[in-house]
Amino acid sequence: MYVKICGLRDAAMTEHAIAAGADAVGVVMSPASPRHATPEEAIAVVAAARAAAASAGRPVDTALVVNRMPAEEAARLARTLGFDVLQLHGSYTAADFAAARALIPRVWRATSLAADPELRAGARGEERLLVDGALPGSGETWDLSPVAPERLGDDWLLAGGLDATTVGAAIAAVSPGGVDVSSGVESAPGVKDPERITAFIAAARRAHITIR
Ligand SMILES: O=C(O)c1ccccc1N[C@@H]1O[C@H](COP(=O)(O)O)[C@@H](O)[C@H]1O
Repeated sequence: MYVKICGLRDAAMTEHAIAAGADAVGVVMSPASPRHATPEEAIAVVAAARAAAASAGRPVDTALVVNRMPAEEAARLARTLGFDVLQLHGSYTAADFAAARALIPRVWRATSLAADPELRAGARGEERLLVDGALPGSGETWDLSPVAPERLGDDWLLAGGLDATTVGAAIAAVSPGGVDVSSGVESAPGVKDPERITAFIAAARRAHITIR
């Protein structure tokens, strides 16, 4: 079970997330978000993640997360800041993904079943699909019953309103390849809580072992 902790803005919390077992860390650059990071904060997270991954002896992905930013602009930003992955939330065409992937090969498509009820992995040429609620970064839960995992591939990510108390049931219900969380590991909007991060990762791992 791949676990991504999103909305990080400093080295100490990034190191904590990776020590707790995160496979990926995300930085949000979206001015409307309470987790909006500056370029300097983004660079600090990427550097801390690289060092922590090297100490842990395992790979950790760093993802730049944007909402409705033009795809090429976002890809240039991700490449300049040294991210491994670009996570695009919004409505993007196959041409947008092709243009972005010419600049940074690993581009994920984050969307919702509300926006795309016929959701299918790879339909726009993304590396990976992330299925979220209708309001990214809101912490709002959403109805998982229409999710059709057989159309989403093996490595799709589930997000939207997850926390340590709900992630196990969500994994059991729709069998994602991984989970992503932002609000559910915070004590207040934009304020990450180390204990909630640790509890979330442990709960996701436990659920995965239980359903295997
Ligand atoms: O976290 C944000 O503030 C954010 C802002 C804009 C686009 C995406 C954002 N985060 C992503 O949203 C989902 C779910 O977040 P939450 O756990 O419900 O708060 C997740 O993919 C984050 O990476």
